[in-house]
Amino acid sequence: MGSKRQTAATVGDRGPVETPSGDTENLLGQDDSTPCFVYVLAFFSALGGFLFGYDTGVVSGAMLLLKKEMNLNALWQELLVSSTVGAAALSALCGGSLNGWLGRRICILVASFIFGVGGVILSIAQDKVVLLAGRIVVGLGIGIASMTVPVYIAEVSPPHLRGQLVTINALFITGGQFVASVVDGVFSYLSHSGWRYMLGLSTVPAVLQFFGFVFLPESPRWLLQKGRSQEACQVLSRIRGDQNIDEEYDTIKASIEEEEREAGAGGVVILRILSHGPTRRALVVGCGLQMFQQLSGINTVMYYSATILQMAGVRDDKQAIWLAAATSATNFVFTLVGVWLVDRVGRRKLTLGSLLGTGLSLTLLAVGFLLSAQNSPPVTFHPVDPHNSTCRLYSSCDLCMLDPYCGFCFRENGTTVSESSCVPVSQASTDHAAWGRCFNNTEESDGPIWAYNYCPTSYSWIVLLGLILYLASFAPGMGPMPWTVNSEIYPLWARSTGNACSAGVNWIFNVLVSLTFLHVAEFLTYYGAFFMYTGLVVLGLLFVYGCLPETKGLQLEDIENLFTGRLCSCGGLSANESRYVHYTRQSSDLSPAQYGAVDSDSAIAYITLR
Ligand SMILES: O[C@H]1[C@H](O)[C@@H](O)[C@H](O)[C@@H](O)[C@H]1O
Repeated sequence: MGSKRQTAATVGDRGPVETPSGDTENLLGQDDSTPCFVYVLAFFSALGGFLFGYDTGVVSGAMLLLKKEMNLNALWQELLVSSTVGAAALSALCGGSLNGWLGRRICILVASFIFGVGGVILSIAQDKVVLLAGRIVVGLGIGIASMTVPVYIAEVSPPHLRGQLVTINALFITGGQFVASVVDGVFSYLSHSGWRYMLGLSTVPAVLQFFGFVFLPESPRWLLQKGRSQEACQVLSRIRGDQNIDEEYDTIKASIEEEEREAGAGGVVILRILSHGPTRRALVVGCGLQMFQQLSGINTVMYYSATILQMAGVRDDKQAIWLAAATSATNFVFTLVGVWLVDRVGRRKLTLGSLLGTGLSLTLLAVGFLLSAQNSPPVTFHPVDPHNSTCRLYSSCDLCMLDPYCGFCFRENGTTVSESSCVPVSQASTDHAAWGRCFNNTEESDGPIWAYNYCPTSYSWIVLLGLILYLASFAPGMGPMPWTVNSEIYPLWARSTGNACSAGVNWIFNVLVSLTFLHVAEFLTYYGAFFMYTGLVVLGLLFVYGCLPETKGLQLEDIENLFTGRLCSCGGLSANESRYVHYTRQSSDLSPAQYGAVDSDSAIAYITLR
């Protein structure tokens, strides 16, 4: 046993104390100062989040160059983007058993190794098939990292900092997306092979993480679960520095023993999760949060930001790339706000506030698109179409742009649109028309303008405002909280599998939303699509209001108590009640036999008595 492991202090007489800010004071009388080592652990683990963000973000800029250099058609472009997300969904789902079997540290090492290999394959790829293989390999890394990193950070963090440290992983995700957009901007000037640098640069953080983790420890909770108590104690001592680790060590050990007693320690984990009330409820909450995160349309908004900016009058490709970097910078900066708020206001309030803001800004986006559509410039003439395409049937830009085969060709004089036509897009590239005035993409200022996928409008400022408000509301709450909450709500035996399922749900809905967006917009129009997202956010708001308990400041081992009641009735213990159960467990007031029998009702009765 480590030298800092002493006899447990009697804490039952103190009870839980909330500071005015709502923070829980350490009941063993330890101060909440944290040794730097836990920050080092969080940093190296969160590099997994950075790679997740970088590899999902970099592809849009790389695609602009790749499609020209490798002559990629729309199908191949789609394949290269969604293969990564699809592979991530698969490996996140499989990552659960890997995590329980090999441990968090090995899984992070495996993920960084895979990221590195993927980066190398991508940077040396000679044809599109190798590129596809590289993108799939990278996706496998992303899936494992996305479910392991938050769990690892949560398990090594002290309760008072856990929210902040896990949320740093989400900050690194958006940071990775931001860096990717800057790298895209820089290398877009290198039209030949610029994509090799864009895609290959991810090897740098991957190698850094790999070598960092060779020296970093395994999660003490996983070690204890595997019966390696000596190592667990050493690791906990190392992570906690000078602090007394007795209470934490005993709590983890007791909770593992209790879990084993309860679960009979056997059977397929997912079936055990589903047949045990509290874990089943936790799984519904975890997967629901991840589903609603994606249904809020974040990736559509990010992806669509370039088009929104084009509507606002940004016509130059390079300028659009840089403004897209500004979009991801906004996402990143507001995630910082989330890191600051999570342990102050708590997960529940942060998520609810974020959803409310997200819903309102989606409404604003939808209204902006609606006004643009209602005032859409008319088609003023129909040139003779050699192939009699559908494009000549449309009477306004709005109708024309919703057809993926057509684009709007016009002249602009100040804010006035003239000489406008709806003509087929070239099959080789969406950058110009198939024929006619907009066939040659001239840079002349008075030349005709080719608008594919957007319409000139004077209401673009509403859409732009909606975009900024959306990111400012989504990024602090709905972006990071699903990851943070999922890393906390499952008991140790269910943690890997629970996180695997919820991360899998996140990736599956990510693919679904991004692949269906253009079709949804075709059927419902853009404003219809954004009104639909608003509706989904309202459902998410009701779900979170009814089902998400507050986990701020609690020991991981006590969070299961919050799910003892019926789902969506907030019937489990409250955070304070749960803390009471925790401290009565530590005190001599209850014998171990009695403590084993503590359930929601008796805990509440006990609390009332006290
Ligand atoms: O939490 C992250 C983050 O919000 C990203 O910006 C988004 O692209 C991901 O899909 C999401 O899981």
